[in-house]
Amino acid sequence: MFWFIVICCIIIFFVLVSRYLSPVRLELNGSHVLITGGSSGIGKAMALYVVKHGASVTIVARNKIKLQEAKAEIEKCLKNSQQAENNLGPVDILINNAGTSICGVFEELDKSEFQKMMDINYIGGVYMTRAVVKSMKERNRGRIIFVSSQAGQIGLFGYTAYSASKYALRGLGEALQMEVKPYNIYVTLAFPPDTDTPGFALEQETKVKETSLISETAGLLSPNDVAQKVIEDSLNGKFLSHIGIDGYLLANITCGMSPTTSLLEFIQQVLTMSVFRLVSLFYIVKFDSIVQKCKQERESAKLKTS
Ligand SMILES: NC(=O)C1=CN([C@@H]2O[C@H](COP(=O)(O)OP(=O)(O)OC[C@H]3O[C@@H](n4cnc5c(N)ncnc54)[C@H](OP(=O)(O)O)[C@@H]3O)[C@@H](O)[C@H]2O)C=CC1
Ligand SMILES: CCCCCCCCCCCCCCCC(=O)[C@@H](N)CO
Repeated sequence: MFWFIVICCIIIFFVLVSRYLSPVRLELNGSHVLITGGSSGIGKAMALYVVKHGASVTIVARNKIKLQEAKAEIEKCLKNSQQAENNLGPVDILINNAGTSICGVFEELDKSEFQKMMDINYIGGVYMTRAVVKSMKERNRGRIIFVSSQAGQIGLFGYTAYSASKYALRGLGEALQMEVKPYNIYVTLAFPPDTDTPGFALEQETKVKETSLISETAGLLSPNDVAQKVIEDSLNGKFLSHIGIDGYLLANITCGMSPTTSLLEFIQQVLTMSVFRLVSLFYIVKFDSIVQKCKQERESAKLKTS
C-alpha cells in the first residue's frame, strides 16, 4: 500500500510538471502567419507549408519580382478562398527568417560586414517582433520564430560576423520568452544546418575552405524538411528547434538555462549532458585538424608560387 501511494504521487507529480511545462498546441488552420524573407529558400518553403495546412500567409522581402513569383506559387496551394482574403487580421505567428551570411577570415572581412550582419540578421528580427508583440499580448495568442543557425550555437571558422549575429538572436529569444510566457506566447529559436537554398548557393561562391569542410559535418538539408520541422516545433511551443543528429547533439549540449518546454527533453538533457560533452571533444579535435591541414596546404601552395 505504501509503495502504491508513493508511485501514484510520483506519477501525479510528473503529470503536473509535464502539464506546466508543455504549451497547448496552436493550430495552423485559420491562423495568420507573417514570414520575412518568404520569397526564397527556407522562408518560401515555410509559406508553402503553412498555406497547405490552412493558414493565411503574408510574405515580406525587398525584391518585388521574386515576391510576385513566390506569391503565384503559394496561391496554387491555397485550400480555401478565406485564405486569400485581403484583410488577414492580426499576426498569430511571426517568422523572423530574412537573413544573409558573410564568410571570410576575421581580419579580411570589411568592418562594415559586422554591422550589416547585425542589422539584417538581428535588428530585423527586433523590429518585426516589436511590430506584432503588443497585439499578440492583447489576444493572449502567438508564436514568434527566430531563424538562427547551427552557427548560432557553435562559433565556426569563417563566421565571426555571421555567428555573432545569430548568437544575438538567442539572447533576444530567451529574454523575450520570459516576458511573453504569461501571455501564452511562445518563442522558438531554429538552428538549421546548411540548407539547399538560393542563399546557400550564393554563400558557396565566397566560402572559405575550412568553413565548407567543417559545415559538411552536419550535411545539407532540403528547405522543405527544415521548414516543416521548425513550424511544427513552434506550433508545439518548443523553444529550441533542431534537425538531424548533429542538430540534436548541439541543441542539447548548448541548452544552458533555456526555457524547458518538454519534461521528457529536460530529463534527457540531465542524463546525457556529460556524455555529449565527451562526444564534443571528437568534433573539436576534428575541426582543429581541418583548420591545421588547410593552413599547411595554403602555406605550401604559397611556397610553390614564390
Ligand atoms: N541556407 C542555409 O544554409 C541556412 C540558412 N539559415 C538562415 O535561414 C534564413 C533563410 O536563409 P535562406 O533560405 O538560405 O536564404 P535565401 O537567400 O534563399 O532567402 C533569403 C530571403 O530573405 C530575404 N531578405 C534578405 N535580406 C533581406 C533584407 N535585408 N530585408 C528583407 N528581406 C531580406 C530575401 O529576399 P530579398 O533579397 O528580395 O529581400 C529572401 O526572400 C536566413 O536567416 C539564414 O541565415 C540558417 C542556417 C542555414
Ligand atoms: C556533441 C557535439 C556535437 C557537435 C556537432 C557539430 C556540428 C557542427 C556543424 C556546423 C554546421 C554549421 C552550418 C551553418 C549553416 C549556415 O548558417 C549557413 N549555411 C547560412 O547560409
